[in-house]
Amino acid sequence: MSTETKCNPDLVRERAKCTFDVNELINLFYGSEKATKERRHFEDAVLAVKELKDAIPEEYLSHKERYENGVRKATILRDVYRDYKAKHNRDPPPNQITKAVIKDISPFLLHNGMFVPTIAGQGTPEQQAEWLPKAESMQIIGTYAQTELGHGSFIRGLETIATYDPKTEEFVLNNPTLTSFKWWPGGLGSTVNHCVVVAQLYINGKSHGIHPFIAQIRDLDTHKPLPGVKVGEIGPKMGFQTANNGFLGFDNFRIPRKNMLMKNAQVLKDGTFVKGINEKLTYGTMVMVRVGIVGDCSFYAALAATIAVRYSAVRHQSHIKASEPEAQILDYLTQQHKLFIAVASSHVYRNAYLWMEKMYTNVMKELSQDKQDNLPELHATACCLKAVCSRDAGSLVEECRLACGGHGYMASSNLPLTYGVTIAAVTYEGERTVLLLQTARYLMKAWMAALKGKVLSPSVSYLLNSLKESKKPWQNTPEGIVKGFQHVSFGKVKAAYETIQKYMKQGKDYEDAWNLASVQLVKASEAHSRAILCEVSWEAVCSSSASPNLSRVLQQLAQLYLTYWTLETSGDLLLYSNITKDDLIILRDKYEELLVAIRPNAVGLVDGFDLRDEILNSTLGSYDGRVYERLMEEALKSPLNQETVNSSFHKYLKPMMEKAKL
Ligand SMILES: CC/C=C\C/C=C\C/C=C\C/C=C\C=C\C(=O)SCCNC(=O)CCNC(=O)[C@H](O)C(C)(C)COP(=O)(O)OP(=O)(O)OC[C@H]1O[C@@H](n2cnc3c(N)ncnc32)[C@H](O)[C@@H]1OP(=O)(O)O
Ligand SMILES: Cc1cc2nc3c(=O)[nH]c(=O)nc-3n(C[C@H](O)[C@H](O)[C@H](O)COP(=O)(O)OP(=O)(O)OC[C@H]3O[C@@H](n4cnc5c(N)ncnc54)[C@H](O)[C@@H]3O)c2cc1C
Repeated sequence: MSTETKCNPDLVRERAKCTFDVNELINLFYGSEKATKERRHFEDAVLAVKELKDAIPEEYLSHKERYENGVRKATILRDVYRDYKAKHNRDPPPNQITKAVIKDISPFLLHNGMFVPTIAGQGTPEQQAEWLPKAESMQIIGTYAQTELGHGSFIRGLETIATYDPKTEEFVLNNPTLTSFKWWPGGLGSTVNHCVVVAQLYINGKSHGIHPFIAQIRDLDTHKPLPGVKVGEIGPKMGFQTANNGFLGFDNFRIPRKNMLMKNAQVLKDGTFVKGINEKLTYGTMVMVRVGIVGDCSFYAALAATIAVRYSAVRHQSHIKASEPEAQILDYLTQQHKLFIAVASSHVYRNAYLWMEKMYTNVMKELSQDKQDNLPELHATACCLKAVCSRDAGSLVEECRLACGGHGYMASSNLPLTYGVTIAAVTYEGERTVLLLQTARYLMKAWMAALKGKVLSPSVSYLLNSLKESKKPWQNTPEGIVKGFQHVSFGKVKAAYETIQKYMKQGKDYEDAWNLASVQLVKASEAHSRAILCEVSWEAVCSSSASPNLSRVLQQLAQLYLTYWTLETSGDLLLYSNITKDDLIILRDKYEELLVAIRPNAVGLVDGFDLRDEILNSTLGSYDGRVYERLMEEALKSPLNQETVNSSFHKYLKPMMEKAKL
């Protein structure tokens, strides 16, 4: 029997309506037909491992059991990766199959995502040779321990101390206060035996700023914390339950001199400090991960959209016309308004990620040739895109959850967990406001340079154009809208700058003036991000190699994104661009037309994300649309349904009822 025959008939009909080739979309989204094949092949290999299947849903496990199950599966998954590499002589292709296995967050995320990259990015060739083979083969397991109880954003304020002792050629690590304890690092709780510790370096009583050190914190055989190490887990959170976030404090804990990662700055044997060419290079891993998070946002938006769109095609409720049968909820324009922006945004983030990845690769290449000119632009762009995409993606996932009504509140829909995990990215790897203010610093500098008629970096060069084009009439085209967002950014950057100047003229110093203007500065950064997202995604769609049928639909999605945000931020556009009320009315109508045009392809579009049922892990979103059957099947797995009468009846309910009779 084919998959189609087992499918819910609504989904079969939806798929028949699709006007483009879904496989073409899949191949375009993931890069090529070959990439799709390789990814699917690897996913098959992972899913074929029986031990990776859970006996019961994770929600029924205790906090401890959930973690232990997570570690168990992470180690098996690691073997599959190793075997693939041994067989194919290369790493597995990019994939999201970890989601199908771990469901929440792997206790190895920080090992792979930050520990290994920090050694690779911050270590000298000798240090890389010492630790990378052990870390990559999992002989040692590590994390990235930067944040403390007292400080996360302001990393110059970290209190963990590494004092150099030239007599023994060691660093002595100490956490002198409660607030200096490391707090949050993933895997630290009970998983890792090593970590990169970010600490304040002191030599002969003099501070030399923060630097990364490698510390072994647990015995490799017994896994017991080494003497001088206090380590544990921080407890349940909104999500990340299996990430095993932990705390850590050192008491006169000694590590050899060679354990300071010294690619940038060095401490010589006699205690001489050799400054790096740019102390901000120490923050390099965070930049890399911020770029990756933009890609993650695409995935989470796709996952939530797939679940909600398929569910909305299967779910019937009320009537659009009294004379017709109950409508698929996907036919309500309000539902399309809630969901299609998630589909469109996933494509926008994907294109923005690919664009950022190129910028990152170029800057890394330049840095390897000691050229740093483009580092500030990379940092500023990664900060604002990470900040805006993560917040938007969190809101989109929540909107998809709400769009599934009561069933979206079920853990088995996988939307609550997905929200908990997506929204965490607003905070980790740089809190949203803090990162937007970093971009604002860059924008203020760019604005001052623009005023002096200097050449600007590509990502802000529109500020110069906007300066020249402020009188041009609005154009209701995608290109016109992109320009409109650039005008808004231009207007907000200018206004924030002038606000700072105003406060300074009133006698405030720059720092106070900055703080007083900071709401505007954040908004300027958001507008800058939106301008980038609109421009990059529209250009990607226009230059894509898609067939005419697919290209038409991708253009509709990109236009939907542009129009949605035009209408959402119409006040800004009225203030800072030449858009008129009449233009907005035309765009409102255009937006409704786009929803209607996209509607027949909605299921095809989410099928085009090619997320397997195991990755979706949702009663509402499976390919076959057996929503109600799955909801019931999952409910029956509840431990409360494994007995006809629960003991609480005899212990509490019956006595209560009997007392009530007296
Ligand atoms: C490939 C990966 C793919 C997917 C993801 C995979 C894995 C995910 C892994 C993990 C996710 C789960 C867990 C998360 C882990 C973490 O959260 S780790 C901890 C992260 N912590 C932060 O992000 C802290 C945020 N704070 C900062 O980054 C900085 O301190 C700051 C707020 C940016 C700056 O603070 P401060 O006020 O102290 O600034 P200064 O030190 O004075 O510096 C300002 C000047 O420096 C420039 N600058 C700052 N940062 C950078 C940088 N990274 N690169 C280049 N330049 C930088 C800044 O522009 C200023 O320049 P100026 O204007 O010219 O003076
Ligand atoms: C799920 C998760 C996983 C994490 N994993 C790790 C990890 O593996 N390793 C690690 O080292 N860390 C990790 N972290 C920590 C994370 O990086 C920090 O929480 C994050 O950088 C924010 O710092 P904070 O908690 O100190 O927030 P705070 O800076 O205290 O933010 C609180 C509020 O203060 C505001 N604020 C702070 N500074 C300013 C400012 N200068 N201007 C204006 N407003 C400001 C913020 O905008 C925010 O509203 C993780 C966090 C989470 C949630």
